[in-house]
Amino acid sequence: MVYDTEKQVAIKAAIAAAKLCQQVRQQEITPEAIQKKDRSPVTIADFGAQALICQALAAAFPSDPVVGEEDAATLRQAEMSDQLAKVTQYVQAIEPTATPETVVDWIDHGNGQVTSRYWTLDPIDGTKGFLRGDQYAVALALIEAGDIKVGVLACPALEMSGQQGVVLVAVRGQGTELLTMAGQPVKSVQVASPEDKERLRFVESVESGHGDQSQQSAVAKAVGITADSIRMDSQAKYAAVAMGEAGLYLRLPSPKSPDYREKIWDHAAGVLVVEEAGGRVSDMNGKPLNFAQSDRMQDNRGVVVSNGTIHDTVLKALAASP
Ligand SMILES: Nc1ncnc2c1ncn2[C@@H]1O[C@H](COP(=O)(O)O)[C@@H](O)[C@H]1OP(=O)(O)O
Ligand SMILES: [Mg+2]
Ligand SMILES: [Mg+2]
Ligand SMILES: [Mg+2]
Repeated sequence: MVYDTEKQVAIKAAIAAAKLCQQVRQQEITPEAIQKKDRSPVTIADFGAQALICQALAAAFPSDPVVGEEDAATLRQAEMSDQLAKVTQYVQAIEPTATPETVVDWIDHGNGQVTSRYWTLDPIDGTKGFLRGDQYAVALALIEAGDIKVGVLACPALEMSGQQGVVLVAVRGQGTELLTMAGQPVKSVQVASPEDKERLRFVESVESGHGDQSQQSAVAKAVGITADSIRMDSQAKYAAVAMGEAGLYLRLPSPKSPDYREKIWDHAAGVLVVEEAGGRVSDMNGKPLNFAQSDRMQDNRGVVVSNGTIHDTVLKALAASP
């Protein structure tokens, strides 16, 4: 099968990173939130997860750039040596060759640029959810010529379809598969059918500043979804749509940050997992999300994720909404 090596390497790396995140959540009473320049939080688990995945990708595909969310500039500072030692300890539990020096180099392997073939990585998507004890995801995708070819979304805290921890894997043209946290295949997954009214619920962020909750609920109502939204952190929302547990995920630009542009690593894995499960993803104007340009999707506004059948109705409702 095409992309089989990429798929296997990505699954193994994402699961290893997800396990590191689980270990940090179990062993640290409250994982310390380190503040980044943009004032968003990062933790030793984000750094450890990025180190593990970048190490695996560099070993298997040395010429592929990785466009990851994190970098090691802060961790390289002398006053951060305790945190770096902790990151190294968690990484060593999975990758015994790790030292503080290799760990920062592995993390910075994720400073690559968007090119004709690259990986994009969010080592923890939903760090705020991770810190709160809620949902988070490890999200990894391979993009070629702007097209997402492989996507792995590991959601260690998600309980769905009888699984404690959900790993979804998609390869373009090959469908979306559900795996256990141990990497065992369970089944292929499909989005909800339009007749399945009970499952046509909608999902949105927990963080009110990451969307426009009043417009989101107005649009959901306009397309006949009357139940309250399910609020969930991270790309676990894409997993809910791909598995048919929700029919719609709306992420409309927040009035508090109208100039925010979505980042590729916050969507790439989720998009493929939903599309290969039969769903559809676009921005709020119906344009496809652009993964060919840079780490930010400059020309896209908002994100609409659906089971496919309701997509055009949602876009019409959006075009008509003030
Ligand atoms: N104003 C914003 N609008 C939309 N998404 C945002 C905004 N600010 C941060 N984010 C991103 O939302 C993601 C989490 O989304 P969710 O609420 O669905 O869990 C994070 O990756 C976060 O990026 P960052 O990590 O750079 O802060
Ligand atoms: Mg993210
Ligand atoms: Mg992140
Ligand atoms: Mg972040």
